Amino acid sequence: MNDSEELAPAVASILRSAEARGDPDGGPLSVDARSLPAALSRAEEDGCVPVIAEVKPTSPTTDGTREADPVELAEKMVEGGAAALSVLTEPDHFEGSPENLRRVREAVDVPVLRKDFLVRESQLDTVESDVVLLIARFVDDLAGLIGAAEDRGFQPLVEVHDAAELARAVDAGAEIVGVNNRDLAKLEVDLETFETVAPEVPDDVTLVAESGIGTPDDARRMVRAGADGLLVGSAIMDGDVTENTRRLTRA
Ligand SMILES: O=C(O)c1ccccc1NCC(=O)[C@H](O)[C@H](O)COP(=O)(O)O
Repeated sequence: MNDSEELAPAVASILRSAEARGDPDGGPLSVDARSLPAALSRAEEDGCVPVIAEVKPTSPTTDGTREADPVELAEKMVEGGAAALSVLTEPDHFEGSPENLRRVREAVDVPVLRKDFLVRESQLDTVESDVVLLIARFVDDLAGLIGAAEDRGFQPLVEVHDAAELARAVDAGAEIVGVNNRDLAKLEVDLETFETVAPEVPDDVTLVAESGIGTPDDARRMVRAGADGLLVGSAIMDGDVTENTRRLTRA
């Protein structure tokens, strides 16, 4: 969607890079996906907070870069009890890569989300994952892209930030919705965003709280507000990855 004037400069730049990125050769992919809703439910049944831990080398709001091998990080996250993983594939602002995702997915058994800023169908064919992020704000034909992702076997996680975007996502057929606590216009994080939007989400939708979750208190707060899963990057990447993950999964 062409609203770059309402976006933080870093986000507008991310979007320009996404639009300029070349299309993959070949495709369409056909993916045999591991179920994200089932993995989140299993974690809950086991008495854990269902955490989707994110391999996020850097970001526009992070100082420095975590140079560690993504597979080592991913294995530590699983050791800490992560129900699923998220891997950044955006190269220019997050130092992610499709190769990181391919290697991580090969190394672990849990579902893996491709975290990127996809703006057109052909970009789905870059790399296999179990889940793909589609950001409602950046996609004009949301129903079309959800359908294209599902046709390939991906589970689309549709990201929203407010009630209007949620309504668009649900109308477009989203079955997994993420409410991003990070405002892409200001890059500020506010956990109240999730608490405001969550009551509007239909019961049959798998609901993920995204961004800004740093402490066990934050994790409990998001679960109390209705989250079926928590997407956590920075708070896990900063320091001892296994311990950081464990602290949240045992919150
Ligand atoms: O994380 C950023 O700085 C960022 C900046 C601009 C657009 C998106 C950004 N993050 C993407 C994400 O959605 C997060 O990586 C993910 O939700 C985890 O957030 P956090 O736990 O706060 O690292």
